[in-house]
Amino acid sequence: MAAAVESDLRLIELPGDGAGHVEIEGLAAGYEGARVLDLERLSIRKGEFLSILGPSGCGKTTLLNSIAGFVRPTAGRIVIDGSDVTDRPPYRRGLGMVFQNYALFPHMTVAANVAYGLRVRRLDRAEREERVREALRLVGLEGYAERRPKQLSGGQQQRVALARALAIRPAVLLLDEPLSNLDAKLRREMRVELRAIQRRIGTTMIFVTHDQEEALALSDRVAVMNGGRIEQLGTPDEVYRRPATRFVAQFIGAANVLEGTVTASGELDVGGITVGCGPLPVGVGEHAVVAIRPERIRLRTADEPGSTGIPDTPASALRTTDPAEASPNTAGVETAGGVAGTVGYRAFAGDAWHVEVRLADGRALSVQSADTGAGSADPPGAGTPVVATWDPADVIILDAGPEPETGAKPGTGPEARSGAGSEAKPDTGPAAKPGAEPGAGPEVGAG
Ligand SMILES: Nc1ncnc2c1ncn2[C@@H]1O[C@H](COP(=O)(O)OP(=O)(O)OP(=O)(O)O)[C@@H](O)[C@H]1O
Repeated sequence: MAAAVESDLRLIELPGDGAGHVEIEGLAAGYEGARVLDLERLSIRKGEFLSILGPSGCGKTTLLNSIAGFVRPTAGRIVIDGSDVTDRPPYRRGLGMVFQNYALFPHMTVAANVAYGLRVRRLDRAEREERVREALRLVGLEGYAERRPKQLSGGQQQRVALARALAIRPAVLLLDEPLSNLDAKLRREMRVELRAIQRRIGTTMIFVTHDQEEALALSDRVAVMNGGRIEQLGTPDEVYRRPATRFVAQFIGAANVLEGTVTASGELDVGGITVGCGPLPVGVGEHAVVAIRPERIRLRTADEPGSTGIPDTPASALRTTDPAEASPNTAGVETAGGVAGTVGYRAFAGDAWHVEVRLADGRALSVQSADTGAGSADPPGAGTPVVATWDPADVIILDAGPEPETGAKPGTGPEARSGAGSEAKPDTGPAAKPGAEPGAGPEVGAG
């Protein structure tokens, strides 16, 4: 398919000047009186790939369906390229849509499926055939035009759905978990292809997913949603490296969250351990919350420093509150230059090891150790005494705020959850979305 992307395509003309700019203001939506969406403002640029990322039930689909016109907002406006479309029906918004379950007509050929929206729009036959041919070439399915959907793999069916949506040349394409039904390998391949197509044609894409890896890999920007609101909007790099809230830190990737009190020396006292954090934005004696990514923590065996082959950081991140009294404390047995614990378990994940380090008070640290090749040693096994260290520069300072709805309590173990996971959500099918049957949605509408 990559070759097709590189080829000289004419089908998907770039949208006209300014086409594809979406402005959302003060948007509220809900069901049976219960508000599930509350957005102050969201501006999506022309040609942008924006992912809407969040846990199940946070309102992603409601937001997408509000943009599409399937859900009627209770307040606010949606403006596409300067036109207020809030009260327009789906087929008059000039949008395309791709669903998780492909929503293809099983009795029609691939070509007929792709042409469907063009027929509804009454394009003449020659124009239809030309657009279908080129759309199929764009998604790498030339030669499949006469097949039926059931003669195609899942990935191929999803490409047909994409071709169908693109054939009408929408200024904005909405994608609702379109890769969720594909296996992990195909899903990764399709990601690359989807991004390549998007770059090639310049269509604004709004992509709903609960898979953080997918959002990071695909997007220009990611809107991280929680409880109907956007908690952070930023580039993949920003939301990962500088999460604005505890929720974002724990939902995107994994994070060991530590809460404590700021000491006179400007560090953080976490249950008797002093964590070197760099400058903290709160005063002495005040409460602060910080996060440390598992891949930023290094381990060495307690008795033989450096002997595991696992790289160690400078011994500066952690020390006892009073170095003169390097005695056991409530959080763990302190040693110079790190915090001591015992490996609870280690799990091999192909490119890395996941290690849980249990401290004396039951607190758990999640550590990720990259497998760097044939020469690299495995991390210590369960029951091994270890010392964990990290560089203060790698400590993420989070604003102390309310407990995240889905977050675990800090210091109790599974706070270093990996983020969104990648299981496919149950397939609700297009019938579960009002007006989302094939052909009824915006992808076949007159723009
Ligand atoms: N048709 C409906 N009637 C009543 N409540 C609904 C309806 N659709 C969604 N909800 C509720 O609205 C909230 C947001 O749902 P929405 O489908 O937008 O979430 P989501 O983030 O897309 O979740 P998922 O990832 O599981 O699809 C949820 O609490 C859900 O139960």
